[in-house]
Amino acid sequence: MAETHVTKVGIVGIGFIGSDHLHRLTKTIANVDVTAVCDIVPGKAQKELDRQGLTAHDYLDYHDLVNDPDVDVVVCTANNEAHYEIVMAALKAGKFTFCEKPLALDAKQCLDIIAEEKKYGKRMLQVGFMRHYAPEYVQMKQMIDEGKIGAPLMIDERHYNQTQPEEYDSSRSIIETAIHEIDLDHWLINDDYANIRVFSPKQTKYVQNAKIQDPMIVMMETKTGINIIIEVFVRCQYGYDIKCDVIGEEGVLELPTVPQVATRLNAEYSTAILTDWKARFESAYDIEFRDFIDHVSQEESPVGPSAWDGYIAAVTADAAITSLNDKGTTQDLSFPEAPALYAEK
Ligand SMILES: NC(=O)c1ccc[n+]([C@@H]2O[C@H](COP(=O)([O-])OP(=O)(O)OC[C@H]3O[C@@H](n4cnc5c(N)ncnc54)[C@H](O)[C@@H]3O)[C@@H](O)[C@H]2O)c1
Ligand SMILES: O[C@H]1[C@H](O)[C@@H](O)[C@H](O)[C@@H](O)[C@H]1O
Repeated sequence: MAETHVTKVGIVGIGFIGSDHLHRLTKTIANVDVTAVCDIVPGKAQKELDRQGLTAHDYLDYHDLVNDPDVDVVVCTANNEAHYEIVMAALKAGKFTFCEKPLALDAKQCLDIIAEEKKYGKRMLQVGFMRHYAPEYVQMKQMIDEGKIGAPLMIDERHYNQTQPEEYDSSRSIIETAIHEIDLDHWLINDDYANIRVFSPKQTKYVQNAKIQDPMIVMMETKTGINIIIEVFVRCQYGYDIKCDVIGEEGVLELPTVPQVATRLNAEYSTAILTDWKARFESAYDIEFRDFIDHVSQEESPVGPSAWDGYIAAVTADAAITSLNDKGTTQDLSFPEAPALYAEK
């Protein structure tokens, strides 16, 4: 019998999603050994290893992890600010890399990463835009491609978090929250964005500091004139609520939520609303990592969202931040041709 190849993974940043991916890579995805972890906070990664009953080399400095010969593949789940340096180091070390979204803080950093990746003449990196793997979005895209609802005319979306920490500011609402829809929508409807603007409705009383506009409304128009509205509200209080309606000439596609058991009790009928992304997109993360590992374990380039997707999202997000800071003015968008490396196969 042929020997099974085990892919050795190192994870940098053992916070909320790093812990979740650690569990996924050791318990759900086959033929992976998480050989190393790293967190800048001393003891944090080891504590999580202990909690999950795992052993791995625990590094404090990500340079040591990316250069460890016992690490074939780097997974970056550190905070947004650290993505650029960690991804650049991993690429320089010649490692296949998975980076959580956003790829970097802005378009300029994304271009640097692309330049580094291009040196290999093949894709080395995948960005964690996991909604491309969520079965419900995949089905929506297929139905749009098949012309089920005719030409799409509008998209109506909601991205609500129950709450976010006090330091979460407007820029994070765009580059960390709205970035999911910004990345997803042009893929869903096969169109490019022509412009973006960000409106500032009345602030929620749950905003503790002046650094965030919450809620905000992100409006995009595509080249063919499709209008997209994304309500971003990161302290909605009641739950994690993701909505996506695509309105077409013949009908509407509606994103389903994760089914919850309904309760009939005390003259009330109710169903729970999930409170975070872990449960809402669990299957998407699993499928995403299965696909990523399937490819890189064979020394093949990953085929999921690329550094170019990260760049397109960053250009759009940069313009959204400009609009927000400039009283909601419309910011025109234009995108260069994708380099051959990223051209759709
Ligand atoms: N795809 C998704 O749906 C999804 C969901 C959650 C988070 N994320 C992304 O994942 C990233 C992490 O989010 P989180 O909620 O887990 O944050 P977090 O703050 O809980 O975890 C980040 C961890 O990285 C560590 N860290 C920061 N800089 C580091 C460095 N230079 N070297 C080593 N460790 C470092 C921090 O100490 C922390 O433990 C963010 O970029 C976020 O956008 C994506
Ligand atoms: O607003 C949050 C999103 O709803 C999640 O899906 C994650 O991406 C997280 O990082 C964001 O802070």
